[in-house]
Amino acid sequence: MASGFFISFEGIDGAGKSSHIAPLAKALRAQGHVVTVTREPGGTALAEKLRTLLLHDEMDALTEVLLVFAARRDHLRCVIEPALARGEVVLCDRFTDATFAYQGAGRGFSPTILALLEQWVQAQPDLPDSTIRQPDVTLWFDLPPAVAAARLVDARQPDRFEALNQDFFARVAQGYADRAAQDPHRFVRLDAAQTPTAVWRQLLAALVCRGWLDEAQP
Ligand SMILES: Nc1ncnc2c1ncn2[C@@H]1O[C@H](COP(=O)(O)OP(=O)(O)O)[C@@H](O)[C@H]1O
Ligand SMILES: Cc1cn([C@H]2C[C@H](O)[C@@H](COP(=O)(O)OP(=O)(O)O)O2)c(=O)[nH]c1=O
Repeated sequence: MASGFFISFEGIDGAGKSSHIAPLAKALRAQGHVVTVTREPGGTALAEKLRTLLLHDEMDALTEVLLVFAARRDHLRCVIEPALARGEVVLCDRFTDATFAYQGAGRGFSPTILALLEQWVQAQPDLPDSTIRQPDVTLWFDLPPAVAAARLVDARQPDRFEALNQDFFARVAQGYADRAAQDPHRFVRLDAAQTPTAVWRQLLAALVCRGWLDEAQP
């Protein structure tokens, strides 16, 4: 059985993450991997309830942070860790980098407290001392906020985050850039301003060079 790996998809709203998850799952399955596709906030019955609250109910930044990490804890315990233990590939639409970008950089919430919660919630007794569960690779769809906003105009009804202004998304984009600079081996920056086909090629190249996919792809 192939050993499991964990890939997260990150970027501001409208960067093109969701459009690439199903095609990547299909490509991986075609090459024999068992794939779990999931998302944050969400991924379990409890975490999906918290997602609905987070996306639609007004609350302060601390409440938002606590709900996001509560959802993550349940998701890790019930879905992500069991799938990795079975040797599956986990594709997750957002993970903790989104919390540093949205609640940290976007809302101005303390990165020190976020880092503490990250250590606490993602602690892994099975991993070596002080190692926490993180994605093996984070595909970062990097796109200027103005381009993302233009893409979303006709695409869907905005949720509580998508309705925020360009200044907020400029801070979130910077938050992702800072997080990527802190962990350059985990982050793969994709130029998400390119055509969908060109973005897909960048994404495939990142997996092929890690030996997770064979070269031959449609
Ligand atoms: N490379 C691209 N160029 C132009 N439009 C795109 C591209 N990637 C995605 N889109 C469109 O932009 C919108 C947002 O894409 P989506 O995948 O839902 O983004 P996200 O999941 O990051 O919010 C959708 O209408 C999608 O069809
Ligand atoms: C995971 C996570 C998401 N979010 C926000 C970012 C998004 O605006 C929203 C939902 O993410 P997403 O699933 O990308 O929304 P959609 O399906 O509409 O594309 O939640 C946070 O603020 N913090 C987090 O930790």
